[in-house]
Amino acid sequence: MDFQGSLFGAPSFGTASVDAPTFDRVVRRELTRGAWVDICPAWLPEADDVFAAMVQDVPWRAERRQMYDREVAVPRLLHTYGVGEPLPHPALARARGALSAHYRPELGEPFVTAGCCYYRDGRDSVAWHGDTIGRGKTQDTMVAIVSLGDPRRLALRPRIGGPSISIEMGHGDLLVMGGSCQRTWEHAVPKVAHAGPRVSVQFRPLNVF
Ligand SMILES: O=C(O)CCC(=O)C(=O)O
Ligand SMILES: [Fe+2]
Repeated sequence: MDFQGSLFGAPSFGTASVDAPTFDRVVRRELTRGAWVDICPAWLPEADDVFAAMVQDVPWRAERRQMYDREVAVPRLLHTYGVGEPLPHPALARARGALSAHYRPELGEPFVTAGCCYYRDGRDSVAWHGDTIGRGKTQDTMVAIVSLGDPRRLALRPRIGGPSISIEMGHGDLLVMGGSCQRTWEHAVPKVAHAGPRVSVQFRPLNVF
């Protein structure tokens, strides 16, 4: 921490004193059919602060959706930061910048949106899906997830069938789904008997949802 930064408790933009996320510990796991995941434990600097700020400051909304003849609550809280909208903590802006720079040669474009999910306890979850509302349905793309708070399992399975794999996402961990992952694989965060709060931040390129 730089002297001024610690003195005023303010983030010191543009100085070398703030931890920049790095990629030397990232490990790639190739899945089938051109899908892959990159994984790096304890990747995000200032994860404790970011988690606390997000729980408190993000304007979380509860969604409802139609399920057959009833309307049910979506079992997690949501908020999306769109293109150009300020993120709730400077460490997240730095993380997005670092991800954009690191993956640019492969991705060809920056990460521009941040979808946020708040899993309040083990009953909150997301069912099997791919992020295929936008271009992920037809094109290779990337979704970079930063996980905060209690660990939860991200399960992945091939769309054509076959065994699922599961990756634990802990506090500050990075998980990037890449290649054909959104259209040839599905992912889920299953319910568990016991879990404390978890926040997930998903950085996506333009028109990937
Ligand atoms: O909670 C996560 O990390 C995954 C969330 C997710 O897959 C989504 O919102 O599309
Ligand atoms: Fe997803």
